[in-house]
Amino acid sequence: MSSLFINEEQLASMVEAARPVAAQGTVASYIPALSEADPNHFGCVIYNGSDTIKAGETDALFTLQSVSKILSLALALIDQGEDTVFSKVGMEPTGDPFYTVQALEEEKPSKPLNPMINAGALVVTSLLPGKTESEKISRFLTFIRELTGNPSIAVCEKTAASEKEHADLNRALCYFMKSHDVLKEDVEMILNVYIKQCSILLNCEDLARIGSIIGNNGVDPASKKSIMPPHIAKIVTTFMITCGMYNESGSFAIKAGIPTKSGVSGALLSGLKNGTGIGVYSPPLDNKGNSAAGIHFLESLSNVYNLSIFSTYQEL
Ligand SMILES: NC(=O)CC[C@H](N)C(=O)O
Repeated sequence: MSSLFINEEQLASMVEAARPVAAQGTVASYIPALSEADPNHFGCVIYNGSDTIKAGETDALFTLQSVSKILSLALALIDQGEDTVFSKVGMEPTGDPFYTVQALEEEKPSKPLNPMINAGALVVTSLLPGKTESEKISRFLTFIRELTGNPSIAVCEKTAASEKEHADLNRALCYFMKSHDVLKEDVEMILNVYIKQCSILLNCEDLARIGSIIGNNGVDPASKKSIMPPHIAKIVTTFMITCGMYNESGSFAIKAGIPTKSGVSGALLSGLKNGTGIGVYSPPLDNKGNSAAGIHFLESLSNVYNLSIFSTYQEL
């Protein structure tokens, strides 16, 4: 018998119930390669180290996009420590969209509000281990391969090239921060690493595996190997709750209460505190840039199976 809170048949019916909500969303097109995603794809994998259940189009591959922000944060914290990382990026949520420029001007001295908005994530990328672009991205890829247990994880060069051609806003954020000494490195180098970290290709099972480690205090529930220290898993989980869904994080915390990070590809990575990871993929996005059907699905799942970390009567 499965040790998960839900079986495959129940999961399939929840996926089918959420599927029509995708029609309310729009596939991202500001990075042209993302617009090639099939809007009808909806996949979900749930994994806890011993059992895996799947529903929908779980073979679909997609890019990490902003889901990478929690993972670059974890690696930067492992490499540089909390004091260095949080001297350059704040811990406060924002009601502004992820691409906001305005907040950088308001903070004195200038410092991005948190590592989940693009400005903050770009600073975190500059703190990744390695000096050159190839060192940084290869250290990051090694980390993702460890987290997923999937040695074939790689960058989708086509998506990276497509984002590179439309990266002027992120470039502007970098130059603004460079002029305020928040960012010291070469802007094009940091931008290239950031774009490549966002363009890492994976599937729902990979997301669920990462979620299980984050939810299990940084320990791989299958191998029992520690991949990130518990205090870093805790920081990452906290940011997933407070900032993981951009300026929709508050309502998602109330409605689902599941630590989750989204990306504009339509990816959602969740980690439950008992070491269960959930990977969801559905490309059409709502007006905040989160997967429309994915959000609906996680909210329903949380309500039916009582998964909110804020619930006072949690029984998993
Ligand atoms: N919210 C996202 O997923 C944004 C990621 C994307 N690569 C960007 O910087 O615009």
